[in-house]
Amino acid sequence: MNIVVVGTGYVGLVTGVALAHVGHRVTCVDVDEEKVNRMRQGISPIYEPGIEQFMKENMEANRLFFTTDGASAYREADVIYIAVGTPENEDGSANLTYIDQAVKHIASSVMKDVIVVTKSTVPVGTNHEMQRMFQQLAPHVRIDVVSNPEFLREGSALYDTFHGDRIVIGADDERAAAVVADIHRPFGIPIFQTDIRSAEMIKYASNAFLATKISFINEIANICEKVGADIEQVAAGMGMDERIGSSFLRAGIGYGGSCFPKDTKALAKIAANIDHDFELLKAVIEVNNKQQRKLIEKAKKRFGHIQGKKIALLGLSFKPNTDDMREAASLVIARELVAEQAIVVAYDPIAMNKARAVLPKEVIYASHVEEALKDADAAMILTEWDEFRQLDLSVYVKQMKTPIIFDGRNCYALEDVKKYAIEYYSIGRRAIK
Ligand SMILES: NC(=O)C1=CN([C@@H]2O[C@H](COP(=O)(O)OP(=O)(O)OC[C@H]3O[C@@H](n4cnc5c(N)ncnc54)[C@H](O)[C@@H]3O)[C@@H](O)[C@H]2O)C=CC1
Ligand SMILES: O=C(O)[C@H]1O[C@H](OP(=O)(O)OP(=O)(O)OC[C@H]2O[C@@H](n3ccc(=O)[nH]c3=O)[C@H](O)[C@@H]2O)[C@H](O)[C@@H](O)[C@@H]1O
Repeated sequence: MNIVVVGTGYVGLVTGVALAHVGHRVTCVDVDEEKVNRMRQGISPIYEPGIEQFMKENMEANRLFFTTDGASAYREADVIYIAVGTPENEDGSANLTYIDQAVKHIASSVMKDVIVVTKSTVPVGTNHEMQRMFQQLAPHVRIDVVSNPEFLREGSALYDTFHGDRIVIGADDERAAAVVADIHRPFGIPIFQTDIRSAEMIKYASNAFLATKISFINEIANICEKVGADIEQVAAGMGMDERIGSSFLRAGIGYGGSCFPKDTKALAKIAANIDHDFELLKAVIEVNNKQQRKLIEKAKKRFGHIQGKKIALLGLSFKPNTDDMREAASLVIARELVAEQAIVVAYDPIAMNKARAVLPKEVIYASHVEEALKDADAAMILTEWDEFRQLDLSVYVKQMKTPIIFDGRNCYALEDVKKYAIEYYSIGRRAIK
C-alpha cells in the first residue's frame, strides 16, 4: 500500500512513522521546506519520546520518505492521510484554510482513484464538503473521503498510536472503510466503524468531555480549599467508581495545549451555528480561563502585591514530555506577572527555545532549576515535569530567598513538604505555612 501523509506536525509525523513501522510505504509531505530537510536527516521537528529512533529505522528500511513535492506524491498514492492543522479563527470556529489548500492540491494532482483519509480535527460536515469539492475539482477519478479522527496525546504520541483505545473510521463507502480498516489492523486496536458525521462528532465530543472532567475536578478542588477537604483524596475516592474512572481527575491550573482549548471553542461554535446554546461547554471554558490564573491570585493574596518580587517559573510547556507551548498556562501567568512588574525567571527542561518566541521579552531564562530558584521570593510550578517532582525539596530551602512554593500541579505530598521550612500553596489542598 502506497500511503501519503499530508502535514508533518504531531499527528502527521507520528501517523507516517507508525504506518511505516507496520510495513506500509509512506511518504510524508509538508510545505515547510526546512522541516522536510531536517526530517530527511532524521531530525524530528517536534519533541516526542522515541520518534527519531522510529524515523531512523523506517527510513533505513526504505519505507519512510519526506518531500515537499506533494503533486508527485499524490499521483502515486493509494491512500492519502490529511493531517494539516485546523487552528482556531478569531471567533472560535475552526480555520479550514490548510484543509482547503490540501484538498485543492490533491484534486489537481491525482490521476487515479484514491482514498483520502481525514485525520485533522474538523467540524461536522467538513468531510462531506471535501467529498463535494473532489467531485467538482477531479471528476476524472474516484476519490472516497474517510473520516479517521486522531486521539493521540502529545508526549506519549507513539505509545498512544500503538496502544490506543479505539480507531474510529467514518465512511459512506464500505469498500473505502474496509481499506482503511485493513491499513490499521496491524495495530491490534479495536476499530469502531460509523458514518462520517458521527465520526467527526466523536472527536469533538471526546475532547470536550475530557475538558469537562478537568474543569469539574478543578471546581471541586476550589471548593475543597474552602471547606478543608483534600482534592487528591477526593479524586482518588471518586475515581474508584468505574462509572467515573480515575483518569483526567488531576486538579491543577487548567488544561492547555493545541487541542482542548481550540476544540472546545469550535464545538461551542458548531452548536451556536445551529442555534444550540451549549451552556455546559461554555462554563467549562470559562472555568478553565479562571483556573489558569489561580496561582497569581494565591500569590497576590500572600504578598499583597508582587511588584519587584522575583518569581521562579518551573515548567513552561502545556504539559510534561512536550515542548509545545500552544495555550500553555505559562503564557497567561508570565504575561500577568510581567504586567504586575514582577521579576520572572523561567526554566523548562525542554520547551525553553519555543518559550522564548512566545513569552514576554522581560522573562529571564535560567539554565537549570537551581539557577531559577536562586534568591527567588517565590516559585510557581506550572508543569509537572519529573525533574520537579523528583527534586529534593531541600533545594528550595537552600536556593530561595524565601522558600514559598505555589504549586499548580500538586507535585508534592503534603507530608513531604511539612518536613521542610517551606510555605506551600497547591490546588485543592490545605496550605502549609
Ligand atoms: N497535536 C495533537 O496532539 C493532536 C492534533 N489533532 C489534530 O490534528 C491536526 C494536526 O495537528 P498538529 O499535528 O498538532 O498540527 P501542526 O500544526 O503541528 O502541523 C501541521 C503541519 O501541516 C503542514 N501543512 C499545512 N498545510 C499543508 C499543506 N497544504 N500541505 C502539506 N503540509 C501542510 C504544516 O507545515 C505543519 O507542519 C489538527 O486538526 C489537530 O486538531 C488531533 C489529535 C491530536
Ligand atoms: O485532540 C488532541 O489534540 C488531543 O488532545 C488531548 O491530548 P493533549 O492535548 O496532547 O494532552 P492531555 O494529556 O490530554 O492534556 C491536555 C491538558 O489537560 C491538562 N490535564 C490533563 C489531565 C488532567 O487530569 N488534568 C489536567 O489538567 C494537562 O495538563 C494539559 O494541559 C487528548 O488527551 C487526546 O486524546 C487528543 O487526541
